[in-house]
Amino acid sequence: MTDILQRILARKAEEIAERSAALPLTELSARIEDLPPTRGFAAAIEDRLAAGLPAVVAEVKKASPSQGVIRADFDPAAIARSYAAGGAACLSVLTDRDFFQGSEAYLQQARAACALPVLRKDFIVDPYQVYEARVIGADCVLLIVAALDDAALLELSLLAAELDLDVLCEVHDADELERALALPVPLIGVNNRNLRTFETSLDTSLALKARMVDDGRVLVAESGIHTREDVARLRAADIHAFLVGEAFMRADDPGSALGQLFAG
Ligand SMILES: O=P(O)(O)OC[C@@H](O)[C@@H](O)c1c[nH]c2ccccc12
Repeated sequence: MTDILQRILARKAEEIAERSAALPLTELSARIEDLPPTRGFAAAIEDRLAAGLPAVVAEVKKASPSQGVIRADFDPAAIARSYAAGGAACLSVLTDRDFFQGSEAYLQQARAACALPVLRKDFIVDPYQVYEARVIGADCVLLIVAALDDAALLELSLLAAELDLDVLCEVHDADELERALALPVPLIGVNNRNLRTFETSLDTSLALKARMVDDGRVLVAESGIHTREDVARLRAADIHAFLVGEAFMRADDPGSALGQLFAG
């Protein structure tokens, strides 16, 4: 049986072919020369942590394959302003169209509405998408270890660095963590949700944190964080960086929900 991750990756390959037919890589990459510097995604997280504060990456997500539409009243600029006021360190914006109803335009609208650095949340498998991320204004890209072999992970990490983009490298188990730690990337995202089954457990972050104690990299706990008890469990394991989407997207005011979830 083909799982959802395989279906997404098959569609990504088609999407990249379509896009590079419409705008060849040489033309896309030429647009990078005139761009201003990025906003420093990893630095924003590290600054919060150094100040003893939680570092919250607040996600702008309209829909997901497991939930369908999460937020009907979806205004990326308003959500971004609310997140900035609520104390987010960074934003994450879904740009995948076919499975998450995201778009590059949403990333641009969110970023223009605030001063926070922004992660392009998508399934990146090709250099074309890294150039594209830089051109649309992203400050960081997601690289999902389960979607890439080691050579591709290294190639895309180095390209991101060359383009002044940070990398959040996403893992879900101990083998993937080991592969991620071999890369020159500052941020390790532990996805508590299994991308193949959608099963979600904070135990994933707790187990992998225990394997990272002697490593200088920052663990960002991703997915399935809904309550103050969830946050307390992660904090008790010395995890202080978090990526949260649904819990904020279902709240009337996403920024106040952020403030409440991380108060104290
Ligand atoms: O909405 P949640 O459960 O708070 O999760 C946010 C984020 O972690 C999730 O959207 C995510 C994590 N890794 C991904 C990879 C692709 C798409 C989406 C994701």
